[in-house]
Amino acid sequence: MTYIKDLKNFTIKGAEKIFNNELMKKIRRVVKNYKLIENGDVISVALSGGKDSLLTLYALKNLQNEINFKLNAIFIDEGIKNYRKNALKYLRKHVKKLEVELIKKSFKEEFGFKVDEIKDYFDTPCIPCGIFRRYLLNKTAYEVGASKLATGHNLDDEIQSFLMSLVRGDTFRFYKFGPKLDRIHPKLIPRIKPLWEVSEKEVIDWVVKNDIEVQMERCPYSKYSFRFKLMNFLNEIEKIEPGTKENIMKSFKKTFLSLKKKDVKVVECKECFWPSSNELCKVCELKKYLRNITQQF
Ligand SMILES: Nc1ncnc2c1ncn2[C@@H]1O[C@H](COP(=O)(O)OP(=O)(O)OP(=O)(O)O)[C@@H](O)[C@H]1O
Repeated sequence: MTYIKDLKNFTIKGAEKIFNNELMKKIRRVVKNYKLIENGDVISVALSGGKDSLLTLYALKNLQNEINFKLNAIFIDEGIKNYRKNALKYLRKHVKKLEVELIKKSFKEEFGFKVDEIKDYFDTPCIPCGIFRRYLLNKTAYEVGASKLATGHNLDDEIQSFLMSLVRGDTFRFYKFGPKLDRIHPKLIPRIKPLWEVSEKEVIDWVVKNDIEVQMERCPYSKYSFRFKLMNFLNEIEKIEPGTKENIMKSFKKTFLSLKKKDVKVVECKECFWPSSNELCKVCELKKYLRNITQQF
């Protein structure tokens, strides 16, 4: 009996190892092919507490054996009840184990409100949440001297974003796709996506096979987003026509990714002086809107 049990454990352990090696190979390939990380870089990982950004952190820690770069992690608490606080519980253990510095920021401290407090003034909470979070991630990465900001966006996320822009006719956004966004302003930290070719399913497999303790529940507001509907739609199609997601990505790579990036106009916001595509950035625009409507903030 003991022998069979040992053999079973051995097989599972062996399978895990093969899976982890293949996954790392995939991530390494994207990092190398698209020159996401180079010697001397300082990389901040945008660590949400979810599985994707956690895998990103583990993978980059591993890559430090091959490339000479510094690593830290930035966590933003948007102020969503019972959500990010739970995530932080898990994260603390992981960053301690990996010996990575964790920089914590919150909407409340930075902007004076939680998402929960302002959500009713918008069509969906995801609008202010995304705009303020992206701003704070970039600002924090800049302040800690990061040369790049790594996010946990995976293959599924990228396909969803691509289709969202396509459906909305928002072709201007196409320049934002791809595994790396170049520096287009000194205060805009280039973003990289090491999981660009890793599917959502592979990330879930990584969590399960390695017994990773991580927050698996989705944001309670995500069900209101267009992305969520598109995700379910794509998953349904994938069930009927396996390989659909891979094919969308292939088409995307062959067409849009090879297009010459359009010159994007970036100026400094007249109020906060952070990069913006308009005279007034989205963050200042929303703050103004909130001030007018609530007489606060
Ligand atoms: N609160 C946050 N703090 C730091 N980074 C964040 C935060 N929310 C999102 N991000 C970054 O943006 C990426 C995409 O955001 P998304 O909303 O899909 O993440 P998530 O589903 O909460 O978690 P994950 O993608 O890590 O599983 C994340 O992988 C992460 O890198």
